[in-house]
Amino acid sequence: MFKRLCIIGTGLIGGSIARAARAQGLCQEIVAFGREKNQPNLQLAKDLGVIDQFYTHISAALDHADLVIIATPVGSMQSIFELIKPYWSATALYSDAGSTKASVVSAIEAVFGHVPNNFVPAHPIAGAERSGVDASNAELFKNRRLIITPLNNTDPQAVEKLTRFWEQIGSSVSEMSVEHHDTVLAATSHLPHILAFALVGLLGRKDEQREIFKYAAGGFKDFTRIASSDPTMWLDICLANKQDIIPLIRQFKAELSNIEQLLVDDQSQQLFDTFTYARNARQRFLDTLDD
Ligand SMILES: NC(=O)c1ccc[n+]([C@@H]2O[C@H](COP(=O)([O-])OP(=O)(O)OC[C@H]3O[C@@H](n4cnc5c(N)ncnc54)[C@H](O)[C@@H]3O)[C@@H](O)[C@H]2O)c1
Ligand SMILES: O=C(O)C(=O)C[C@]1(C(=O)O)C=C[C@@H](O)C=C1
Repeated sequence: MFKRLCIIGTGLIGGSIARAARAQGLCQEIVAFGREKNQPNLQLAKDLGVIDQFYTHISAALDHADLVIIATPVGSMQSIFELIKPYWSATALYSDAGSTKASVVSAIEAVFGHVPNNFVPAHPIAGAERSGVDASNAELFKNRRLIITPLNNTDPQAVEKLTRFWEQIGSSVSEMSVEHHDTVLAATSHLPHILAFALVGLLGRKDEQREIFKYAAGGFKDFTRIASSDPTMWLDICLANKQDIIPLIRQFKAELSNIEQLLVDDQSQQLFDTFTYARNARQRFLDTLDD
């Protein structure tokens, strides 16, 4: 059990971590750090009982904290590490929830000159298209995955402690390298979000957009739900992981061109085979989820 959990970034993810930790009795006290301009949100978090107290001064927020979790957009992490550095405690456990891992590791390296061994990079593979503390919930991480990307010097005891924390709030924890994490997530999370943003953007610019959205049914909603996600968060993710995302966009364009050509050439059998291959691949993927 932790004495004091400090959340930096009390939005969907930070708020959900706080709620889940409280629900499972994993810490005695939960505090948050936020910027002056974010006071109304912090007050809301307190009123909702998500946190016990909030501070706009980092030293007060970190005082006696033995678990610190950073849940701000990945582009802001370096500025957060700069704020924390003067108060870094060798006995506390530090982690984050950022959707990209190489950028977070580079950010902390840029500030400290190395990655402190009590910082454990982590990423919950759970979320929503909504943001802010009012969208947070204690169940968000139940039966979902959490990836830890330890470095060579990361303290195994810190990894063990963080693993237990996430398991107690319902996640199944896996470990992988920072690079592998970013390559996998580019394919399974970053590219799909870009495709949803691109499709809705394309249709939104069409003259007949009212008609298009009026008659949109389940398929369109399923495919585009994630285009309602926060643009700041996704700008940060895309910039942070562009080296993995750009090759995938190129491969996707080739895939689309292939389908376009099959249509132009009336290649029904090949189109059928293309769709069947994808359908079977998705079924194999669903079967692995049941394992
Ligand atoms: N939303 C998801 O589905 C999801 C899933 C997994 C991981 N993540 C990651 O979790 C992190 C948070 O995402 P979220 O969805 O909770 O976003 P959010 O917008 O709901 O919350 C972010 C919070 O951080 C605060 N913040 C932003 N910049 C700050 C700064 N410089 N200093 C202090 N506070 C700051 C905001 O005011 C807000 O309260 C991101 O790194 C994101 O990549 C998101
Ligand atoms: O379910 C959603 O709305 C999400 O976008 C969640 C999702 C994802 O792509 O799966 C989004 C970003 C994260 O880093 C992790 C999870």
